[in-house]
Amino acid sequence: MPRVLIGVIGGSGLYNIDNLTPVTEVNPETPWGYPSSPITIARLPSGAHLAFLARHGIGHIHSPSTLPFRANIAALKSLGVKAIIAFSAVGSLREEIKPGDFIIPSQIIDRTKSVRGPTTFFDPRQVHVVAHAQFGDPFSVKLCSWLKDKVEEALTTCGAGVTLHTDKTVICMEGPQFSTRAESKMYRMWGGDIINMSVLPEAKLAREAEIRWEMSLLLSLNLHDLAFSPSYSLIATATDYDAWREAEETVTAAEVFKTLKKNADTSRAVTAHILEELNTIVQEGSILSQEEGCMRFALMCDSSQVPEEGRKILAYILPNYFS
Ligand SMILES: CSC[C@H]1O[C@H](OP(=O)(O)O)[C@H](O)[C@@H]1O
Ligand SMILES: Nc1ncnc2[nH]cnc12
Repeated sequence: MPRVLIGVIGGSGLYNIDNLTPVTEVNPETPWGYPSSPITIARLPSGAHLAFLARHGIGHIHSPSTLPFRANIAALKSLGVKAIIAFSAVGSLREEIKPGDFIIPSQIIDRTKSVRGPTTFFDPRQVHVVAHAQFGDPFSVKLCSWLKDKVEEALTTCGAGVTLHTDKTVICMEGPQFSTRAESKMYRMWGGDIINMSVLPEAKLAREAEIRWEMSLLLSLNLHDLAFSPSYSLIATATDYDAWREAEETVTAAEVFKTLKKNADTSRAVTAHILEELNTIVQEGSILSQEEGCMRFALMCDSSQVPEEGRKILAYILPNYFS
């Protein structure tokens, strides 16, 4: 198995990265079951490898409310992935964010409705560990900041007419139905800029699993003072204007499909453009190295008190604390 540092999660429309060279497929069974689909290990021109996972499975078989989110993140972590770039098709809640545009959000508002099953690796019914992960900055601040320039550069090269928007807020709603006009307008008043159904609990689980840069600063530092930002970032691609525009029809799946293919083609080109360099900096762990152990201070209980069964399960994603 080649060394894999970068994971790419493809959203609606992005079910493969066939512009890169596939090397093998893996389908790890995790303590939370199997991922949405087998994971493709692909080779970049430099020889570096990445892992690609289709969030909804091949053929879009998983709905956003029943995705195996925990298995997806755990499977990527088990392959050695330290940074995840997740793609998502989103509705736009702002006039200036046009279908076809790319967005790197920095905040999330959770409108999922607790119907998704456990949204944590610390499910009290499975492991007897209480943990409260820091989530004020739900995406990796450093990774997003690096991505801004790189995605912009990639879009100039390959995405004629596509604008990149940054520092936006994504509303994550419960599907499978789209929003009403009243909800869509309310999300705008709340400060929402884009809307999807699948960034949560994915982003929360990536945080709990400490998907993060190679670490160089260790325990000699005062970890409490450091700003933790594990490395999960979303590249959202707009497909529609949701339901807030008075004079327009509200969003339909057919409208979303119209832009999906073009957005997926551009996403593949962006991936190919940015991942070579991303792999290098993650490997070096130099300029962007971050502080180790964001979950260390999230754990409320003494890990030595955790029953053997729970330790075994959590060691799958957090071997530093539980093996
Ligand atoms: C196909 S429209 C709704 C669907 O599209 C988005 O999926 P993804 O985030 O995986 O690209 C949205 O979140 C919904 O799941
Ligand atoms: N309008 C919308 N609402 C929720 N998820 C979406 N994904 C794409 N468009 C969407």
